[in-house]
Amino acid sequence: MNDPFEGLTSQIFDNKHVLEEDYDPETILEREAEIEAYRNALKDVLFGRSPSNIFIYGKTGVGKTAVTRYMMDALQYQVEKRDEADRLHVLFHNCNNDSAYGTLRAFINTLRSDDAPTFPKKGLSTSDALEEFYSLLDEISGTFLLVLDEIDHLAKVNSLLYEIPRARSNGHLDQAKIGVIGISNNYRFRDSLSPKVKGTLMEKELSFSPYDADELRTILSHRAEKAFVEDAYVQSAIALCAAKAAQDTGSARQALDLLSTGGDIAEDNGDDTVTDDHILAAETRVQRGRVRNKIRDQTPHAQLILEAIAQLEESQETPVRSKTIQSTYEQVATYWGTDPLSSLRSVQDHLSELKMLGFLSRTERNDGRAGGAYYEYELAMDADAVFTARKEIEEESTT
Ligand SMILES: Nc1ncnc2c1ncn2[C@@H]1O[C@H](COP(=O)(O)OP(=O)(O)OP(=O)(O)O)[C@@H](O)[C@H]1O
Repeated sequence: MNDPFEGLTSQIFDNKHVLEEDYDPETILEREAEIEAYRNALKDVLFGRSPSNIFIYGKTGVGKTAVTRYMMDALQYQVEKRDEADRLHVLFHNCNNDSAYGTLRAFINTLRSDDAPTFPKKGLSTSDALEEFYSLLDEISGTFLLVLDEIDHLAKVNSLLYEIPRARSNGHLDQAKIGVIGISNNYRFRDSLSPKVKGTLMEKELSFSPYDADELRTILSHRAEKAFVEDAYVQSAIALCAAKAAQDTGSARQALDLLSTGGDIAEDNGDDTVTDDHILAAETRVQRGRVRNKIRDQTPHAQLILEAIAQLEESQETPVRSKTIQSTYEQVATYWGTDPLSSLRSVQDHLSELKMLGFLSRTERNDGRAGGAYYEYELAMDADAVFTARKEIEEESTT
């Protein structure tokens, strides 16, 4: 048999990695004001003073992490150039699903030498972890910046944010200086902190707004030059990605994802140029992927109930009452080889949840004395998207 890959080259991508999530851009574009505010907030580090605590807010994909990494690298570079600045140690941690203890444990393990044992997962308290953490900081000495990404997802965040800023004044730290950089999508995060913490943090706040279409176009154009083979894309395709993402979320991640998926589609079709049509097809593919992920996150029964409503929607039986949904759901569950939930109440609980998550819409009806009040449900998304996603999820689970 001939080698199926023989002679295969990409006519589209020169370096696709440039469009991917883990690529670190060497230049940050369209964030001059934020970089200046960040520089002012960080400058104390260069003068041997204690760093300020800094909180960065902004929606997803607006450059909070990319700008933070860029600023940390630039600061490190300057610190190394200057004699008067203390040595700088930047510690990054993503707080998603983590606790104060887990976060401290991660920092301790990073700071301990390679041959030292790892800090125990269980059996010690957060105070024990803090004590060990402080002693390591003093031993290593210098300035420490703790970058806590998704800080609003950190369990018992108050304990950490209360203790760390007071470490020096309470005599826990003597040699080392420490500052916290918190990153969050949730603008109301500060309101959720205890008054005690708000009083001690004294943080500087930076806010990143969503990108507009012009800003996204600049970011994309710069990346496209590196990512694609010369002349393998038209400028209007870049402008279309920028316009679509600006209209929807203002996220550079979304814009890059559209462009990269458009490139994939062009490549898979054997075309030699990425055009507007590829971007439009990419939009549908990305949206389907999003729906699929959202559905995949639901419990198996919730998924089957959703599929039942999609069937009812397709046969134009919606809006529909929960009793009818239950019997269609029972057929769908049996079809997929699952035992259906037997109580109407459980199905109704799932319906409320699916409504709350935006999968369904619900209308209250009242038949007066004859029937009383009841709810009717219909699908708040495309039925085809639900079928495609469900089929793919079932296929994944059997492979
Ligand atoms: N101004 C910019 N210049 C160049 N690339 C950028 C810029 N802003 C964002 N990006 C790129 O867009 C993607 C998303 O950015 P980033 O991860 O920084 O967003 P974020 O605000 O931290 O999002 P999240 O809250 O979801 O983590 C990354 O690939 C990043 O490199």
